[in-house]
Amino acid sequence: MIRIKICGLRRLEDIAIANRCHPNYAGFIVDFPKSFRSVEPAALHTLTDRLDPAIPAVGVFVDEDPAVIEQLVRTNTIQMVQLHGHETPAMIRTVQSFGAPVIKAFVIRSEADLQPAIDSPADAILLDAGQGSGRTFDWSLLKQMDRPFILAGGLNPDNLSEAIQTLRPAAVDISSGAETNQIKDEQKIKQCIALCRKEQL
Ligand SMILES: O=C(O)c1ccccc1NCC(=O)[C@H](O)[C@H](O)COP(=O)(O)O
Repeated sequence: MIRIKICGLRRLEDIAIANRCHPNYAGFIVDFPKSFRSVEPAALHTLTDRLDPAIPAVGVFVDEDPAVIEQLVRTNTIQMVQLHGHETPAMIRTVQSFGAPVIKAFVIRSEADLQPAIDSPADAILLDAGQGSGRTFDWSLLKQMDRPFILAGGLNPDNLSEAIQTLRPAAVDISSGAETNQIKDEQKIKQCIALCRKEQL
């Protein structure tokens, strides 16, 4: 079954959309002011408390202080962690010890970027073009990929079926392609979810 994560939720309206559309995971960019999608750690619970408990909340962090992540995990504000910076295997293991599964994101620019992903101690790996960039990367680099992966980077209703059929990812992660004018778009989210569920028939 191909799973789908909609990332970059930041408004109460986005939570209402997620509760109606039911992606497999809901992602939140935490404490990263360079992104317009960033949510303050102290405010995150006001969003995740309202999320349908059947949808795990994934906190996405960039080189974050582990104590911040630990607090959000231990208070059950988030149920999964995504590390989207330069986190080492040791940092991944530290975060795993907090009790939530860890997804490690890797930016794929060349075949050499695959081995660290394959070797990662993370519970799951995510292959991306950047950080919520809305860009795809060269999918042909994944021909030799022999570990299940979450595909991210520039996915949208127009290229999602092709991506799934070509690469058979375990899951897909979509942010920009599920927005219009930087606001989450319910129709696009519905389309993406329907395409994923159709591809797995
Ligand atoms: O979305 C962001 O602004 C962001 C900022 C910093 C780190 C990660 C970020 N996004 C992570 C994601 O999980 C996105 O869904 C993934 O990069 C794909 O994004 P897009 O290409 O926009 O679909």
